Amino acid sequence: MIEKLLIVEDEFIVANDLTNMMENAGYNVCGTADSVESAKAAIDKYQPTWVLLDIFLQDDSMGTELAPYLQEKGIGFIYISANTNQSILEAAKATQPYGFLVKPFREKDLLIMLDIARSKHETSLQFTAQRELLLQQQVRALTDEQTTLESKLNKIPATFQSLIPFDYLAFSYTPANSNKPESGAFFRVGFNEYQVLPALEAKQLIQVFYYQGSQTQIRKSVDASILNGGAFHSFQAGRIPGGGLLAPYRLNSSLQLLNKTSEGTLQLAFFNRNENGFDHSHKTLLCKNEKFVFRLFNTLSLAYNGDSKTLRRASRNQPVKSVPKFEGIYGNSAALLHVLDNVEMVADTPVTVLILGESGTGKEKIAHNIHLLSSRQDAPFITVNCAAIPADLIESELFGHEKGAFTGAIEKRIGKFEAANGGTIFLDEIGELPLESQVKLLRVLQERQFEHIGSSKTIKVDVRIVAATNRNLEKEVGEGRFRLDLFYRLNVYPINLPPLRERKEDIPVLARYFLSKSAEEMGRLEAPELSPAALKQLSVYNWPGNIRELNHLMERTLIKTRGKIVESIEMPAVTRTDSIPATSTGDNRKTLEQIEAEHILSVLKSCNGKVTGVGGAAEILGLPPSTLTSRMKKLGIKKELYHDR
Ligand SMILES: Nc1ncnc2c1ncn2[C@@H]1O[C@H](COP(=O)(O)OP(=O)(O)OP(=O)(O)O)[C@@H](O)[C@H]1O
Repeated sequence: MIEKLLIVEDEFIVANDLTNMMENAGYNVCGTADSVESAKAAIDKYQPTWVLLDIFLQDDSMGTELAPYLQEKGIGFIYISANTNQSILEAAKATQPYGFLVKPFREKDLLIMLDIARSKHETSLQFTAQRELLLQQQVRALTDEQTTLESKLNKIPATFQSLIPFDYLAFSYTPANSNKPESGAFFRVGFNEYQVLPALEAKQLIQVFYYQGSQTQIRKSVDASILNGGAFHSFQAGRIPGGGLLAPYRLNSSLQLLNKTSEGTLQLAFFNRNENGFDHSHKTLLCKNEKFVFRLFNTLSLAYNGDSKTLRRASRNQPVKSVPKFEGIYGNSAALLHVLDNVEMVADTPVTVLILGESGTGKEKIAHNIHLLSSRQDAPFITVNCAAIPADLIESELFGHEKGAFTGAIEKRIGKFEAANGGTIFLDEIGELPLESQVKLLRVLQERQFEHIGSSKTIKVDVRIVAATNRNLEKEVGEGRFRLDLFYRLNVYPINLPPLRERKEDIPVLARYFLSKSAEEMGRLEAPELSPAALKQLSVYNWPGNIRELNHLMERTLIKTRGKIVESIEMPAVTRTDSIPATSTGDNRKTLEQIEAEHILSVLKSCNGKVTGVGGAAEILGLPPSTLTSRMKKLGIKKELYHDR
């Protein structure tokens, strides 16, 4: 089928060039528009499959304003703009386009992007269908289940979590023959754990976050609205100065639903700690499944007594438990739980996952869990560290070689892709892959086939790909070090792992876990407890080496602690140095890169410039030597800065 494409661009010549380019490539350009209003009219008239969208349009309108309209209609869009202003780029990215091209670009780049956008769109449609089905099945099971009302009620938050990720959910249901709403609220405290909050709290919140407008003004029987980031804060500030009840939950976005039928009125308010917690796909999903959602609350004939449950908090002497369902993952911060929601969602699909995050944040752990939660769990999980293999050996490592294919190939060897057949291949530090190897990898991603070096026989494999990097790949693409087409092939389902300093709530759990793990390894009967002062030390530190650094610090702390309590911790010294190239913010504050550089430098000095091996800086920082050297290079840390001659 020839796909219909609409071009929204206010410069006539550019629109004309784009039209010719796309028509030559076999697309049906159904129209062009130069403003948001004319674009809406064209969308209604032509119902295009794709929209190429400029950001600055006629009449001072912005292409980004069109995004919600397109999302509601399920039309994919790609921004094409000459603007590289960071805040505009960020705002555009937040609208979740299928791609972004900066003018001028090559025709080839646009075609590749559309090709990839198509496969992303298909993936997202599959996800939506999967999520809807899951919701419908869960609602059916809940309404049919012969169990207590309380048990059903407790299952409500988990039922919604897979559809619309939230940290806080409030509901209110008023049967038509009553004017007494039945309300409740749930606050997420663990992966599948929720605290049930008092009905009064839910009632008050619903009153505030009720669909914006009084009940009498609402004509539609189903409606939903989103408040993200700034809009959420100003709405909240106007109605509950200081955040009121919500303040302790540190929420930053909301999605409200109102569903009015002859049987009753249902109001739901979902809240998220993310600034951009909700998008139009969530709203559409909720509205589309409104009957199921309504039925859930209606048939439960709620008799919720509004009691709050006391939170189960891990007491000091309780063994620290990993997050249920996930192997070796500790922590319960909202940021980690959001990551795990994504992992659960994508795990049992064939979709390529790109894990982004600083070194030591747990990327490999997450990749392994994706494998373990997939139907490939019994097949191999093969890790390839793209930074650790010399550039001239990468292809032989990945694809294998025949005997005599090159000097040193004394026997035939299969590569990592073949070894991972049926399972998952984890391409760690993908940002370090040399450009020449990137094109070869692209072919495997597209066709799942390759040849051994020294052979022309094509080998086909069935491998799920998970890649990870601590580099900003978009920047690498911009600077010509990473292929755009490979980036888009890998970036189908990105998962961002936040650094430890942005999820400090995880530190106590992780620290206790590492202490008890090390105690067990060292044959000690009991791990010491962390004093409040020690916990405070851990929480104010910046953790440039993330979880890996915390692990190593806890190992060292255990060795030094004889008693039952760790009173204080010998934290890594962060010394000042003026020799580090400044990437200053322009005021007195240091950038994270400066802090990281200073920290690395101080460790290097403390081990007399030894980078690798026992007692070397890489070991102390808990980083693979290759990662440390690449960080040093990036941060401009030269030998003369840390080595005494
Ligand atoms: N949530 C977690 N709970 C417990 N341990 C964790 C968690 N995340 C990571 N770790 C541990 O922290 C260490 C670093 O994790 P991992 O190797 O997965 O990080 P990474 O981001 O892949 O690092 P790099 O970029 O340097 O390869 C490992 O020992 C891992 O087991």
